[in-house]
Amino acid sequence: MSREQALTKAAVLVDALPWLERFHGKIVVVKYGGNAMSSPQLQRAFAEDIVFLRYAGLKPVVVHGGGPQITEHLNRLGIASEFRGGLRVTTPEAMAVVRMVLTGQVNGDIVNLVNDHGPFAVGMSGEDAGLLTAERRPAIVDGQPVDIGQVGDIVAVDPAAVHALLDAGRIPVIATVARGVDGLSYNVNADTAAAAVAVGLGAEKLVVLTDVEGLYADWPASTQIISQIGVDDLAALLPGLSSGMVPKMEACVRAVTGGVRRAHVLDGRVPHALLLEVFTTDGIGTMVLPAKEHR
Ligand SMILES: Nc1ncnc2c1ncn2[C@@H]1O[C@H](COP(=O)(O)OP(=O)(O)O)[C@@H](O)[C@H]1O
Ligand SMILES: CC(=O)N[C@@H](CCC(=O)OP(=O)(O)O)C(=O)O
Repeated sequence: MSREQALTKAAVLVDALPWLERFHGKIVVVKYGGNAMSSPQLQRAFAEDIVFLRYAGLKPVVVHGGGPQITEHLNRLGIASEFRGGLRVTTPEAMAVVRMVLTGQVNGDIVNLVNDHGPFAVGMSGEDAGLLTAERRPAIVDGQPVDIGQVGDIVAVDPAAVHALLDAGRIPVIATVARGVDGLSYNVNADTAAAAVAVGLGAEKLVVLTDVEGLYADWPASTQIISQIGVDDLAALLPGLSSGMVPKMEACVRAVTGGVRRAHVLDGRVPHALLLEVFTTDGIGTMVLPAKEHR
């Protein structure tokens, strides 16, 4: 290694020091979603980042979706997928598939990826140990509530089992199926669930990985990224946002309003986006912070 290369590498490591100090022992909830899971290389980089956080002394918790995988499986069974207001219409028949794909397939795949590095990851679903309790929610279409079946919103989080795993040095990997107050299983949007988990655990950060650089100011007319925004300003923008960004930004608002210090939306197509966000001064993507801290 040349002296110049050595200095550059050392500078990268030293840049991480204040963040290592600040986040030591802190809980970071990472939402890993359908489109950020797209290639084996990105999946491996994601697993490396999660294990890196754990070895660096943080407490990562993974909350995952799997919308594309659910749709693929439903297609194979000849069941059409329909979305209303960004949420999947979930009949009892579809719910059985959602539960099987999220808890049986996607959860196991992520657990395996992380465990290539050691016996850290433990898979669980929101139904385990009373972690997530949901209430049936309608979709809002043209301002009107529409019933979409077994789709829930989280009304209670019991974080005890997750804390126990974290205290034992494990990395919880959570599938977003919840138990309803009526005892049925509920399909919960993974962004929404990740925010509820972050608030319930008292996390320092919520990081949502997606397939764009972050929140664009005037999408689709421009791709000028908003790098920082106060939660009040974001809440005011929510009604004007379209499609996939809505649950993500609602999740950020909920998390920060619920006491999580920072919420981020990052480009999951960039390898190691998570490490860059946590350990570099500039960060990447869109950061949402409490109104009083936003200048
Ligand atoms: N203001 C905006 N800024 C960025 N992306 C936006 C915006 N409004 C809508 N989008 C859309 O939201 C999509 C991300 O949501 P989605 O596809 O549901 O992500 P994921 O599969 O990662 O959960 C982007 O690919 C983009 O098409
Ligand atoms: C109610 C609802 O729409 N649930 C989602 C749950 C999975 C999810 O959110 O996955 P991504 O994060 O990969 O989109 C669904 O059935 O697709």
